[in-house]
Amino acid sequence: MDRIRIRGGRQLKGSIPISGSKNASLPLMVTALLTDRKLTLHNVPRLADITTMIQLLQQHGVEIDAAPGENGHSRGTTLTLKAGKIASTTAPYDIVRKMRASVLVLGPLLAREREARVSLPGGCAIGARPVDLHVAGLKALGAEIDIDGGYLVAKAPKGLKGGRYTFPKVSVGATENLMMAAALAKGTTVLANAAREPEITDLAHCLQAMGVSIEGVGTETLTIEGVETLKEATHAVIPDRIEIGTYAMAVAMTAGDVELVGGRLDLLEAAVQTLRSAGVALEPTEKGFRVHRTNGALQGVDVMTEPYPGFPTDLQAQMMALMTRAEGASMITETIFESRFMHVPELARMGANVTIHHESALVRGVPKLRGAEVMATDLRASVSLAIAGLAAEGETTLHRVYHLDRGYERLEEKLAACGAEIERLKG
Ligand SMILES: CC(=O)N[C@H]1[C@@H](OP(=O)(O)OP(=O)(O)OC[C@H]2O[C@@H](n3ccc(=O)[nH]c3=O)[C@H](O)[C@@H]2O)O[C@H](CO)[C@@H](O)[C@@H]1O
Ligand SMILES: C=C(OP(=O)(O)O)C(=O)O
Repeated sequence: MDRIRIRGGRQLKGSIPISGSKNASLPLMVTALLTDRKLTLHNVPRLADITTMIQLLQQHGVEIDAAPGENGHSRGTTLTLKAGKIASTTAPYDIVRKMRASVLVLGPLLAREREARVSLPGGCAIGARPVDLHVAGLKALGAEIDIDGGYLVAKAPKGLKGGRYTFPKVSVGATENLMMAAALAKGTTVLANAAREPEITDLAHCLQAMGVSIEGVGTETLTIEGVETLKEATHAVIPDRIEIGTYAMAVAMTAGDVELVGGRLDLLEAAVQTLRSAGVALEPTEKGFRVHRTNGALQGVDVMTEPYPGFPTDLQAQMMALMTRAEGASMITETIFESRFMHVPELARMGANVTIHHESALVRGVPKLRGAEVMATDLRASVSLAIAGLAAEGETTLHRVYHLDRGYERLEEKLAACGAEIERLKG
């Protein structure tokens, strides 16, 4: 298994290109299941999760070509996807267990083929993560769904019908599943208390380009008019707001000065506000924005994760790493996932002072961190340890890098280009 070794203490200086969004790309790729027409996606990042989604879609019968990005999308990949025929309506355990977003095929398969068998994803390090809202929403569109042998077995013998569904809790994945299903359902679907994340808006824009009428994009009520067939379309994936926030925090951690090229402040306003209160300057430039410290030390700030437009849970671990070196204390409250503090004991191994009380962690800034051997438990936990390693005295070795490879494209390369001493140890 690969490891990453970091020698801390270098200030990051230069520029970092921002990749396309992982969490936008995954549902966008799944929309290809809705139609036999070609879908072209620009700016798709090269990541393990994208490879897993390609494997899943290929076994459903989607033909996929990947090519280096064209002008304006020079770093990412351009994917063309065409689902002439659906070869299988089963999403097998072996693929779903690798990536929970696999469950997004449930709605589209059901809408197009009137049946689907999708492995239940099970829990993961950050929480139990049930899929009850995906199921309840699809039932509201007329699906019959049972659980058999660890699989969701879904049928809609007469096809899905538009309906109204109010999410009892905001769910990104369930909103995406329902939006895609509603695109081919007969009549109008109203989704209330829907998620408003930029990835949802990106999915809505792509579905609109495919000929689906969607009202209320960017709000908590989406009204979707189902169509019989979708059109060929081309769509460019939005920049990855979590990658943007992660690098902004890494730069702040090292008191560096970096331009995030392709970075968009409007995608993460809550995190931008929090960083500014902590003493980090984020200034728009022609190509993105510049990050540096306003003057001197970081200040402790309180953070609570919330659905968009609140502070994203996917930046909580990175923000905690940053706060370990701030002056004063910071209270970090995680409201989305019940066990997303797995990075705390690892940060403590590097000298961080963090105490957990139920869903909150009290971080008291320390004058220095020391490098250590640390273990990644999930994607964002792993990058938080890398951020801590960049500012720690001595050497940090990060184990279980496969978590990091799910969501960060060329991380070592991007950081090394800004002066970090970082290398991947193979095998
Ligand atoms: C691939 C992808 O885009 N992943 C993101 C997506 O995950 P994902 O779509 O899985 O997250 P959700 O928004 O669905 O989850 C939010 C909360 O709702 C709960 N829940 C969800 C569905 C359900 O049927 N029942 C239920 O109880 C979850 O356990 C969690 O506590 O949004 C999360 C919240 O912003 C992010 O952290 C993930 O990075
Ligand atoms: C939690 C994440 O991804 P997933 O939902 O695929 O586990 C993430 O991107 O931080």
